[in-house]
Amino acid sequence: MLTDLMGGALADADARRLARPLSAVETAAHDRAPALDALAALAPADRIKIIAEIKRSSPSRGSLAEITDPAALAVSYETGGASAISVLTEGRKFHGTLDDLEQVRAAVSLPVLRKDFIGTPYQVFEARAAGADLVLLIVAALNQDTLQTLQDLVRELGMTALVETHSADEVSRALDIGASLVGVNARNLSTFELDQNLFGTLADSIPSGVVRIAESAVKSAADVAHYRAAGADVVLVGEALVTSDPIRTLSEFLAV
Ligand SMILES: O=C(O)c1ccccc1NCC(=O)[C@H](O)[C@H](O)COP(=O)(O)O
Repeated sequence: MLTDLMGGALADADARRLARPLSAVETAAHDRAPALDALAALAPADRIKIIAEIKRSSPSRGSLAEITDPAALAVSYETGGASAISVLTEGRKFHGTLDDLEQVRAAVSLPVLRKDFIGTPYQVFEARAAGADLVLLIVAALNQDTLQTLQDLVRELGMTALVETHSADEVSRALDIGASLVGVNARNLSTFELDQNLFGTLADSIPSGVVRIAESAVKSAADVAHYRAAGADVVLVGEALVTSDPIRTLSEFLAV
């Protein structure tokens, strides 16, 4: 359930804060080289773009791939033509860490997304301190005031928020906070059900000028073509890449 995932992520962030207080993380965030321009990297183009995800495990699918060297996988993604890298940093169910993100940041020159259950400024500062250029904000998990506060902080730190939605109301809430990247996740994060047609039903409500990202349930080039035909500028892909030869799979997906 999304509430459990968010609760666990917030508890883990609180535990980290005991060892590394907010002031130290803020300083580290401000000391980082400026964030890369993710908006430019993901801007609409005459071809589909891909955010390639580092994903070891998931609540819906269990263990997917060992991934002992996330940096090497990220380099494969960059070689294969990905436009950005998503790193799942949640530990309990996805078995990711912020250290994974730091390793990826050091290995590639693409924008890097911190994909996690983010609900506090501390986690946003942590993301920047680890070198993230993008931060995931899940509309379903946040009230509107918190969503706006986190979006403002992400911007102040020079990063870009990928604002994730799963309904027309959530798209509207994402646009209300000025999101420039709106994701539609085919996966219901509470039931884990997948609806590949959801993106198509919501895409028209995302205005041009806002990057449209279709997330989850991409297993084949035909799935990429399906999302592209429905108006996706970008697809975010996890499982299909970590369970295959990523360079070959990216090449097939990018040929759409
Ligand atoms: O993947 C899950 O099971 C999951 C469950 C609950 C919350 C989030 C979850 N995944 C995060 C993602 O949104 C996906 O990792 C991402 O969109 C890639 O999906 P896929 O290509 O289907 O692995």
